[in-house]
Amino acid sequence: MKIAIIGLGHVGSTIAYTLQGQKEISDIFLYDKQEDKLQAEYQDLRDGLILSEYPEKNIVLNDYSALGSADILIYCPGDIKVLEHESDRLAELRVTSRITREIAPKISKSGFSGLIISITNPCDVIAGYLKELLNYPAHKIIGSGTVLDTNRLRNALIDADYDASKGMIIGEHGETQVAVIDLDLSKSQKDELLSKSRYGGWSIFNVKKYTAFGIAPSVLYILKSIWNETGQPLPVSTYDSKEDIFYSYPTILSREGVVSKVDFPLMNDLSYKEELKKSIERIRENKDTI
Ligand SMILES: NC(=O)c1ccc[n+]([C@@H]2O[C@H](COP(=O)([O-])OP(=O)(O)OC[C@H]3O[C@@H](n4cnc5c(N)ncnc54)[C@H](O)[C@@H]3O)[C@@H](O)[C@H]2O)c1
Repeated sequence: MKIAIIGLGHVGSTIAYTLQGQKEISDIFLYDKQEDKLQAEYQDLRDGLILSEYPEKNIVLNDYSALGSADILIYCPGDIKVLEHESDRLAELRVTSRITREIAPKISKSGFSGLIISITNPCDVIAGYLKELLNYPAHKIIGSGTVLDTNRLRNALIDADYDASKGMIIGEHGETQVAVIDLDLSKSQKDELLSKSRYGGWSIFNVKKYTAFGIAPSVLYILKSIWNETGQPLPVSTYDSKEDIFYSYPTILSREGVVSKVDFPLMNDLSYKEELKKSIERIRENKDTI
């Protein structure tokens, strides 16, 4: 499998570190506008790769002509420092939408036609913006969405001595995310669990000024689901043609991309339906600011 990563910041470099030892990966194409940083990350990666069970990897730096042959592009450029001054996701959108306008023509020109796993925030909006700018088939774009938020919810469930498998986050990777919890809990108990996933990222960010260790294995998890075609539904952000928007919902993936969104009985609950609708509207409002 040939993997490309655009944006070798905290997230991209941690993803490269997480993926480089994988047996199935033969080639890794890395891209960043900061040449010296890219070179340094490459050297640091190689210094560990030599001890891996599968050290023979073809690693290519900043060569967009190589991108055309990649199977999967992991999209994570940005400028996380923006959030040190403004905690508003729209401030980040102003920067990441500009970066995406810069990078999209390079992706198009490379002839890349594989799957895109999009991470850059606001995740749902940027996944949709990539579709638009690249004029790309929607089923080939997968936002990492609420996989990470679901991990956070599941940790909260474990901490409260509940069954972790009973919860999932859907909707926006952001403030309006919806916690679907299949346990007999009161609204305030559910809200407390939801707040752990909704604000979990911020509590890490406020101290570290970035997050990376949660998203990198989440990307590996998505990648494995694609490559091994596990058929297990993951809460990734994918396109809904009726809504004309990307948002997270349990989705089955394959090497061709999105196979189908999967309905589940709890979604018949009107309150979840209503919350999801609000979440979709928020993504749309954010999208409309571009
Ligand atoms: N979806 C999620 O669950 C999730 C989790 C964590 C972080 N994120 C997001 O991921 C993004 C990256 O976060 P980070 O901490 O790595 O940021 P960062 O600022 O550390 O790194 C971003 C990198 O992108 C590079 N870059 C910027 N413009 C570029 C361009 N035109 N071409 C190539 N490279 C370019 C920068 O040089 C930098 O190295 C942010 O939007 C962040 O909010 C998403």
